[in-house]
Amino acid sequence: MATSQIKDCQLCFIGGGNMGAAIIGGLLAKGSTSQQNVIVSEPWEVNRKKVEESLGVRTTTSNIEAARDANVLVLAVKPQVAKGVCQELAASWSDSNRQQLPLVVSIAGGITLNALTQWFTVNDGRTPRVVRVMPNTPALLGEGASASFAGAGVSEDEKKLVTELLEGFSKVTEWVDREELIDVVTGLSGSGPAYFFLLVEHMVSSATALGLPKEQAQRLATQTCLGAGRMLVETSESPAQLRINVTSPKGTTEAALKSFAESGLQETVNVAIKAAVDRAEELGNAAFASTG
Ligand SMILES: NC(=O)c1ccc[n+]([C@@H]2O[C@H](COP(=O)([O-])OP(=O)(O)OC[C@H]3O[C@@H](n4cnc5c(N)ncnc54)[C@H](O)[C@@H]3O)[C@@H](O)[C@H]2O)c1
Ligand code: PRO
Repeated sequence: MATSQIKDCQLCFIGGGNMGAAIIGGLLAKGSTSQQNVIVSEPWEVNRKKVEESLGVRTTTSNIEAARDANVLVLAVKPQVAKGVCQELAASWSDSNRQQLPLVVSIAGGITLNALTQWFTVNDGRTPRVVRVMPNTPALLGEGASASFAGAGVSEDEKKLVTELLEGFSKVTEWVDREELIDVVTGLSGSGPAYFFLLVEHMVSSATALGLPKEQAQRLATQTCLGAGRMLVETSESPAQLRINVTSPKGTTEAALKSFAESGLQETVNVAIKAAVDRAEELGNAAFASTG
């Protein structure tokens, strides 16, 4: 591909919802790209206005128009609509005899490279190079965690370009060596922020039920999680050691941890993450089999 740095690329986002907007917000905040270099295709007026007003980037309702000059196309739609979007773009590339197809970065949960490659095939047989990426919503703050798997034909330079894109909104960027592992990453860090928020919700409601005012409980729980998260990042201790450091023998934490273990917390987490991984696969299979 002609451009070698993200700041020189025309970036097109197909879908300006939660994740698309979070990625653009992170990239702009870090200065990895500029507003003029981003265009978002978003059919829903509410989200289109939000993207225009909060991020100041160009928007359109036409996927074809958004993709026209793109070097990098980020597919940020729900898995259920991905097929139609890819086929619409491939048909437009067939009609226009576009020479250089964009590098596609798909964040669509569960949608396989095999499906994307088929849907994106242009009538002369060409297909764009595709990288599957699983980011997460802390991207908005430049605190994302993303993992990628590159499809056939993606060059080392293109992988570097994708890494640079991801570093614009992620603190952790990993490449996995088997495509199925993207679904595992989806169950871990893609969906992970929601597990964390749920835990905070439960901690707050427990403390509230025991008499602490909700706002106080919320402030205390939030800072506890932020502080604990920073300890994970900033100390060289393992999560297990950090847990042990909090746990006085025969103390309060030990009582709570014993209760978690007796309730089967590890098994609960195993089952939940497996449910997310299985669902990613199901979404991919359903989208591939769909006629739409
Ligand atoms: N939200 C997350 O935490 C997260 C994390 C990682 C990956 N993902 C993946 O990102 C993708 C988007 O998720 P989201 O949470 O941003 O969903 P979302 O519903 O917030 O955003 C999707 C956007 O696509 C738009 N859209 C619908 N049809 C379209 C079309 N034909 N052309 C262009 N745009 C269209 C919708 O109006 C919506 O604004 C999904 O595939 C999801 O699996 C999401
Ligand atoms: N959000 C998407 C979902 O719930 C994928 C990871 C996070 O399907």
